[in-house]
Amino acid sequence: MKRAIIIVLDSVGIGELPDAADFGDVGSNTLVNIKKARPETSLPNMAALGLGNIQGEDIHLLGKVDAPKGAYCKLGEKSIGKDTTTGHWEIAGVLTKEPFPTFTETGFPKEIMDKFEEAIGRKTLGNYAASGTVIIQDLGDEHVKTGYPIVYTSADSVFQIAAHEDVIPVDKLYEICETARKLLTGKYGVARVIARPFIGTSGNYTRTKNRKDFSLEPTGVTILDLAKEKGMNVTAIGKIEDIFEHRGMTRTDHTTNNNDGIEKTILYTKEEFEGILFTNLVDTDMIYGHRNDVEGYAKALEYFDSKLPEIMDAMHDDDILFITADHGCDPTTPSTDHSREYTPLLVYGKHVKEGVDLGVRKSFADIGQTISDYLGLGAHFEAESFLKDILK
Ligand SMILES: O=P(O)(O)O[C@H]1O[C@H](CO)[C@@H](O)[C@H]1O
Ligand SMILES: [Mn+2]
Ligand SMILES: [Mn+2]
Repeated sequence: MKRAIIIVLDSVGIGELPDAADFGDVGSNTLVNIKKARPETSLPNMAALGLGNIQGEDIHLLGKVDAPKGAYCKLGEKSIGKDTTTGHWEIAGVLTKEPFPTFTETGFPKEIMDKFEEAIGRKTLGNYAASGTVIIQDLGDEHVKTGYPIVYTSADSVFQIAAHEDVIPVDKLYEICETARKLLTGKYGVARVIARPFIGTSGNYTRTKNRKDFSLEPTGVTILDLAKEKGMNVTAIGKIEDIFEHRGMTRTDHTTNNNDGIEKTILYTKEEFEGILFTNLVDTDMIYGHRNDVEGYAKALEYFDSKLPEIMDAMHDDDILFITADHGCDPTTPSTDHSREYTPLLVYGKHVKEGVDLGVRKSFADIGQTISDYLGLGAHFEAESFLKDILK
């Protein structure tokens, strides 16, 4: 039974895209700069598949091998954007040509904030671009005193709402986010509204695992939709279900950290089914990339790498594994936001030819088109399948 297993290592970019200057990201190279900043970083299992053989300056530092066990390449992002939603949708075949609106410099206009405050029956605090861990320290006391939720954004297309769990219970916060989601359409149609609950006391506020994302539905048909329509199993692990607004999946498992996400990937891979297993491993982005934590980022990569043989061992004969990313988030640059980067792709399976260099590709959607062709989903994305190049 044919199956595609996609693992997105969130934010693991591999070098600036030609238009990186338009995004303020010249010089970003998440993987290579981590390796340079922390030379002991060792990813032998990804290197064995061909990670260090990917074309590009200094990529060989990641460990070039003589006989890669996988097919490999780097992929450009054809969509205009560098956020999680845009990246994942493109992997699944949907391009975003009209970028999601951002409110980084200005915050959200009064017009929309007035409507939002009226709808939720409370005023709000903040409404500027900030780091989530910083803004809850800065505005947490006032929030606890007034009960007004904290609204903030970033360089991403996000409307984030932070609230103390004792002040606004998590379910109520989710309801507030639903209200925001309904209002934020058209020119205010941000990619995601995100609930950011926290706990603790003054000076010591910390976020909980009850974060929840409220996305938009994909603007086109994805490989997930097509596989589900064909009666196949589509298992989504981690925040995949949020990113696709729950569309095109038959089973979801909302793991909230990499360890759990990896264990569940192994567990479901061992099962017998036809279709797609789609995992997002978020820690590299959420915990380390956005916090410019090079050490943490490198260790999270090393941990994934150490578990990769188990994932590969769990695979069945007709499985093809795709390890890739959705954008960059270089922790060595001053920016704590995403970066406009190529993403790496490693392809592995019993039917996959070893050592095929798939070059430098134009779109993440080449993955979606290849999976469509492999599973017979009949998609015609704006992309180029590399199935014939990799099949033995
Ligand atoms: O600073 P925190 O709250 O972690 O937010 C980060 O996480 C958001 C969504 O992944 C990004 O847009 C960035 O703003
Ligand atoms: Mn992401
Ligand atoms: Mn992010």
